[in-house]
Amino acid sequence: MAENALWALGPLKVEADFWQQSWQHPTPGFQLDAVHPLLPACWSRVCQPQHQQVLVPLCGKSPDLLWLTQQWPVLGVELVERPCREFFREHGLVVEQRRQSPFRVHQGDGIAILQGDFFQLTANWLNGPVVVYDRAALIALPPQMRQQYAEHLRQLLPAGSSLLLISLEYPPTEKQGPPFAITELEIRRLFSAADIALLAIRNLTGQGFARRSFATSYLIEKAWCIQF
Ligand SMILES: C[S@@+](CC[C@H](N)C(=O)[O-])C[C@H]1O[C@@H](n2cnc3c(N)ncnc32)[C@H](O)[C@@H]1O
Repeated sequence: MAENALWALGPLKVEADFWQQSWQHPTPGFQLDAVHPLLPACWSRVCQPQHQQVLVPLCGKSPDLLWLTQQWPVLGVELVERPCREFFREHGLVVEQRRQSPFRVHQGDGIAILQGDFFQLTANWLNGPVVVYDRAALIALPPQMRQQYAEHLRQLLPAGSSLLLISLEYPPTEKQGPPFAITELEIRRLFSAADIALLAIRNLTGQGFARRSFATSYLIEKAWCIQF
């Protein structure tokens, strides 16, 4: 079944199947070859002295994880087993695994990836205020789940936490998600209780998104600092 047709069946029911299917390929279309340029460019404006840990929801096996481990202890959350295992193998990192319900924990030097559902993550996994890094997490979710994701972050995060969010904009009439186009208005509605600042804009028009090429009339990434 085509990606878009599968997604149209209903997000909650098919989400796990959809992502398992995406990871049938060792390098799905959203996978970056190198660290996202907006991460090192914006990091110092989001990370503050009170932050002791980086939380990466829907982390996949992104190369950003490795860059982040050089800054702070990283806690990633990923639904599918394959990227959890491959992240450590591909970077030659020693890994230990254990079960800590409701997750399988893949633990290596400076990083733990919790294999399971991000929506089951509870605050006891966090060491005080954290920086959350979101590249291709919010934009991977359909509208109803974006609301659920923002609400989960709001309930989970200790005060003083910050989110570095990389959003994507394109004309929604020209392409179906995922990745979904998200406007500034939606970001401000989702995180209405937080302080929100636009940090950077990256024009990807004509260049595509990671390994995928989109024939949209514009394609723009934006980096946001969202303080809880
Ligand atoms: C578009 S990918 C982005 C991965 C990564 N952030 C990156 O930049 O490469 C979204 C990832 O979220 C994972 N995912 C989807 N739903 C999830 C959930 N409820 N809990 C944890 N991970 C989830 C998928 O398996 C997939 O690896």
